[in-house]
Amino acid sequence: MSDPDYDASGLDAAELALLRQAGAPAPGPIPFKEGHRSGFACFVGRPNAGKSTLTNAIVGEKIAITSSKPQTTRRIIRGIVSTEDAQLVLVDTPGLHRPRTLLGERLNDLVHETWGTVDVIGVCLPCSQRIGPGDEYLLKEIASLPRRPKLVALATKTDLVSRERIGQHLMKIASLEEELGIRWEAVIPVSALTGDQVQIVVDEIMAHLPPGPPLFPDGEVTDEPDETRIAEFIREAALEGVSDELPHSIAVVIDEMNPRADRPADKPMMDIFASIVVERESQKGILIGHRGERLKQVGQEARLQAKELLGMPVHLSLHVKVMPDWQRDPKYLNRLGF
Ligand SMILES: Nc1nc2c(ncn2[C@@H]2O[C@H](COP(=O)(O)OP(=O)(O)OP(=O)(O)O)[C@@H](O)[C@H]2O)c(=O)[nH]1
Repeated sequence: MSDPDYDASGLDAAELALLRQAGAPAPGPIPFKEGHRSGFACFVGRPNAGKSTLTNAIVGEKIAITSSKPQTTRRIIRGIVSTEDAQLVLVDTPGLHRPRTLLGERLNDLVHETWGTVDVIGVCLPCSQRIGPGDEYLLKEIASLPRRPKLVALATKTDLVSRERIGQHLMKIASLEEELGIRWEAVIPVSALTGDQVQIVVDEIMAHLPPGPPLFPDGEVTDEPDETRIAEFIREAALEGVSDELPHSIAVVIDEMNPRADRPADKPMMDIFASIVVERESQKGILIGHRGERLKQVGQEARLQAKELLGMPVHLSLHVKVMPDWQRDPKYLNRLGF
């Protein structure tokens, strides 16, 4: 079936599907320079490899959750980098892991779906850890994709190790080409924390995007709705300093978000009502804390970030709900947007 909005765009069906899903406007009307490139990229790597931090360093705004605990990146979050010559749309995927719940299975499907529709995959291999079976598993999965994107190897967290160690790591990465039958377009050492080589990563990825017009209007940093980002601020604040088994059990839903009525036009205020969803009563107790102190702290942190994002004062009301087994129940997963 033809879609007149997207005719003449030169994009293939998978790219168009991703664009539609992202709610992008028709690519045609945006003016662009001859030789302009555009497309999608994502970062993959073992848990804690530094994917979210690199995404943030590139996009320059806090859009993905970063945390010292593995596997907190669950949603696909996009950041957009536009220059005169190219537009890069970054898609953030959750980590690939052995599925133990329905949520795990859906996330893995999502990962494969995303990998198959991007133009470039940045494979994050932290210098501070040896390349192991987990990394090789991931690369074999990529190598087996029917439509294989271009691959750029990123030796992340260079600030943590010596130059000598970086050298060894780069040699090992290069040797994976032959070992696994893959091809690197480039191998780049980078530190998202200090910003060292981040621009090189952007330039290199952009160089491998296909020719095409900008996919999003200029100046747009992320198309993630404010509600989703605020839910992520809350989730991140709630995850601060909690025990290791909790991250997978927390989800955040924005129940209501409305500008407060009766405020003067020059002094707006946003009322936000949100639920933090956990699986067990015991987890609810941990989150709320002694006399509600912990939840209050979570609320304060998230409120400040929401205020900065929205540019107006925010009243944030948080509730903790217990939904047993929400990760296994399709009804809950649908409600939570997975
Ligand atoms: N020193 C240093 N630490 C980094 C760097 N990049 C990321 N980190 C830290 O490594 C940890 C994991 O980073 P994330 O960006 O959350 O990693 P991720 O790959 O997105 O992790 P998952 O969501 O678990 O898949 C965090 O504590 C970061 O602060 C870096 O360049 N240098």
